[in-house]
Amino acid sequence: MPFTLGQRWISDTESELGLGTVVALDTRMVTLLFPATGENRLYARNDSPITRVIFNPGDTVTSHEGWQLEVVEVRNDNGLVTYIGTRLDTQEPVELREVLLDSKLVFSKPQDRLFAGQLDRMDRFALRFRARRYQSEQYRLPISGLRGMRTNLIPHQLHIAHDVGRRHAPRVLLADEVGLGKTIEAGMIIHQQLLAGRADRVLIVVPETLQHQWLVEMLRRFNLRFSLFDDARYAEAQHDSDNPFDTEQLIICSLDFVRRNKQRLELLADAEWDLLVVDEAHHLAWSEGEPSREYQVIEQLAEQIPGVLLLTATPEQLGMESHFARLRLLDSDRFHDFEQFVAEQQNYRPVADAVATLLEDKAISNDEMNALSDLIGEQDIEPLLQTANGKGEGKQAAREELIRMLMDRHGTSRVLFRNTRNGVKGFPQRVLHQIRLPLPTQYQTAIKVSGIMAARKSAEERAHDMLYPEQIYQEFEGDSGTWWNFDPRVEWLMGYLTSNRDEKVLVICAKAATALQLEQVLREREGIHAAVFHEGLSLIDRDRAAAWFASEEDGAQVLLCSEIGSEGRNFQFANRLVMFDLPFNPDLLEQRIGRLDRIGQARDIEIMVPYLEKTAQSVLVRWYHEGLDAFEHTCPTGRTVYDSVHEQLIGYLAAPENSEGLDEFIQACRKQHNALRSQLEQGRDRLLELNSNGGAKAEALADEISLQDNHIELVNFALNLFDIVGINQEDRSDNLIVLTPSDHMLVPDFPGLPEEGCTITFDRAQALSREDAQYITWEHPIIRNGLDLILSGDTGSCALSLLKNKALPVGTLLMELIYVVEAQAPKHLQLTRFLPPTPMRLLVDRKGTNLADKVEFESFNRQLNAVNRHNGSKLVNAVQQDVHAILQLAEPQAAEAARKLIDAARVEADEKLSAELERLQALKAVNPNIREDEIAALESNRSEVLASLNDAGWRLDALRLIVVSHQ
Ligand SMILES: Nc1ncnc2c1ncn2[C@@H]1O[C@H](COP(=O)(O)OP(=O)(O)OP(=O)(O)O)[C@@H](O)[C@H]1O
Repeated sequence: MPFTLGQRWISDTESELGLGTVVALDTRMVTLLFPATGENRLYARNDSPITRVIFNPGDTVTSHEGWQLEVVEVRNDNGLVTYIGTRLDTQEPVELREVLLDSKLVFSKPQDRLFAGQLDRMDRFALRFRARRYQSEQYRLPISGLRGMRTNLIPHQLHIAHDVGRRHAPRVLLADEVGLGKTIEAGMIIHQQLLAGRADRVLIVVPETLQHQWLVEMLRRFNLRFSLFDDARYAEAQHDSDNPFDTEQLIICSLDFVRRNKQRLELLADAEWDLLVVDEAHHLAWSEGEPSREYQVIEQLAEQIPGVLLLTATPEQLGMESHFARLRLLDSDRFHDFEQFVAEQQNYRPVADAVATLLEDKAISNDEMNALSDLIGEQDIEPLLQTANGKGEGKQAAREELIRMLMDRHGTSRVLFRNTRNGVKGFPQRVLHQIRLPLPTQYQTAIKVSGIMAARKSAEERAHDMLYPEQIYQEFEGDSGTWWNFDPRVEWLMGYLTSNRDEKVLVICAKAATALQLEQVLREREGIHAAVFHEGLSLIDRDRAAAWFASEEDGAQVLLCSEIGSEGRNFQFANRLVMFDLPFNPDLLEQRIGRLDRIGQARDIEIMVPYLEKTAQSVLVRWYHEGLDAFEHTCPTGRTVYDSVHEQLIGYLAAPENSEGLDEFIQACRKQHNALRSQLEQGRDRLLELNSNGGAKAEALADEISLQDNHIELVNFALNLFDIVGINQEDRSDNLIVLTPSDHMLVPDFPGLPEEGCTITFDRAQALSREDAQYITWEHPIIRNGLDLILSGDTGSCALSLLKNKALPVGTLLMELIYVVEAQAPKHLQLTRFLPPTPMRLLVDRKGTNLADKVEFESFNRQLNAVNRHNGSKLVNAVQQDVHAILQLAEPQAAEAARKLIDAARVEADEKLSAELERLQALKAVNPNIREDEIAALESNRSEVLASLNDAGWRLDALRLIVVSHQ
């Protein structure tokens, strides 16, 4: 090789050294100094793994002083090169001797890397192309964001998540019945919003007792790492930022934490969240002129934060007004008049009837057509009706379109989702066991005396007292009173527990004191160890108690819970519930049963109610069971009946010994319950149900996602990726693989892979049963980080292969060129919906003919052989001119293909976004649920998207030079 002092060369094997300079020569050896790292290397003059670096006209080079020069001419003086051209910063003509080139040179363009001899292994080139292809496919899939969670594919949940997760700043109330998976739905919505870039900052506000459960669910089911903010964490974060909430993107905190401190609330409201999630939103009480503090703080946040999800299974627990007020938090334009809201609720029947007609596979009568036209008044639906009534292909689609129009235009369907067990199916039975027990004389006396003493108390106060005779007794007896010694419920409970030793039993009572006293009695008298769970315990102790109860080995047989303590918790591994007393409110009763009656419950639920005769509890048990059927079925009418018979009910509870008219009262309640229920079933609930569970479409969605599970292309890709990143893989039985970092990792810390390694599976069922295994999908951080790692760097961007094919002359050259068409735009525009970075593959010969359509990538790749780097560099040098020529011939072809792609994306974006906008504007005329800001956002989104697509461009992302040989 002709070496001259001052020439620039690069090492083929250690490209990280940067650009080297020839600093010494003798007859056999040459010394290169690499100024960027200060290292010297000695090479043999003939046959060393180094490549001469000479740039070409059109390239931009950087001087050691940092300024850049666009090369116009290259002059060679006795083996030393000078670059002549224009300085980019000053536009002055300049000359730059190669010795003065910046030594930190990185070759990022694939063609530069090729000429610098930086050849990648063939499998890396293939991985890069596949990564590009998969990434662009993933962006286009409508189910993106819904595949990666470790959950069963339950259609009604997927339907809600799919609908809400894709909205701009969704503001909805998720009100599925207890235990149907609202937390999971919220998680899926958050996941989609984050993945699509619609949200970056998410705040979750929950009751203190549920903080850890949420933290764990978000991590184990969605790989979302939230930070829990309590007083201590807040104080710590104050050191790091003026606004401590700016220190994390995903935060969980308790409602109490938010409520307690005004200044903190201000900071929280200022922290620019995209999405607020409030669990157990029935705690937000509101009444005219007297909103609760809890309601006010959430209102303050909801005014600032664009997206809001409220979750509650019992939206009417605190009455219709509070329910209305929560809807108003979501959309104050729509929900401004309570009276009107109540009236509307009663008028959903015609809408529900119309939807039901469309769902049935029968002809639509003239009357029904007229009714439909009235309901969708502002738009000509005649053609749709004709198709819906015909026999042709579009019939089903037309019916679905009409249903969508109805749902969109009427009711609360865009803001409120509620699935019920009736609609979801597959839930076990609930069976009530009433255990009637005699009222002990001690209680009789205490109740009598208290009746005399409480003459001045209101009936309501007396009724509340009467619910808990043990407390009345205890008050009279003071600390020496030991009600548990004679209360027959205690004796019964001990008998029940000892005769069901192998069963986990959840015992709920209203007061923490009762739970604590029962714990002591069970332990001391029968040696039964029970975990206790109540609001007086620290959070850690509560979680510990729940974990002890859940543990299969050595776990507690019993969990003794107070009312509020168990809200939102998951105890579906148990199927026996003892209600030591009954709550005063039908929704609280539902919350209690909901601890066991949840997704995942495999057995029928045994509800045991031991009660004392002639007490308020004996009245309540009849009222709930005979009047409302609230034990064995969920009771949607509970709150309304309760509000209308409140006075009478209080009367019976306050004086349980007086049962005159009780039978008739209970019968009247049952009548009211039946009438209301059928009204709801035909009207509001049916409409909500139809909207919320998604029907056949939701099932199709679940099927589509499950087809992607265990996707063979994903498995192959992932294993290849791990190989190339340098992650050790060890197969275990049962579809499990153990990954550990190796000593030769592509990057020292691969994001998502713990230092000690991790176990993974591609199998959803396995992931659900083995919580310790990571569930790998296209959406898992390991895969997403892996794609980013490959595509954001040079890995695989330049390769050389041999094609052994005697049918072609030796030395035939082909170039496989991977261009990427892409648009730069802020993430929130979600341009990737229309134009994700899209690879275009060209396979070009010397004449410029593109053979890509005839020669498919994978089969071609299998025919190719590797070349070692050193020989490769020599080969590249020999054909440099040809390579330049082929690139020039390919360029206009790539440009034309890219333009076509961009034009198609622009047309698609314009059509879709204009249609969305028109639909929303049409809806606004009839359905005040549509908010003005939603329309404004869509409008500006459309114009920004189109502008960004206009600026889209393309570039060469990777190339492979292919040389034909016969050996
Ligand atoms: N798709 C699913 N796959 C697996 N488990 C699920 C799924 N959906 C829900 N679950 C489980 O069912 C239980 C109930 O779900 P979740 O806590 O989300 O219900 P919820 O509606 O929020 O209940 P509550 O009204 O009590 O707050 C939880 O244990 C949850 O992990």
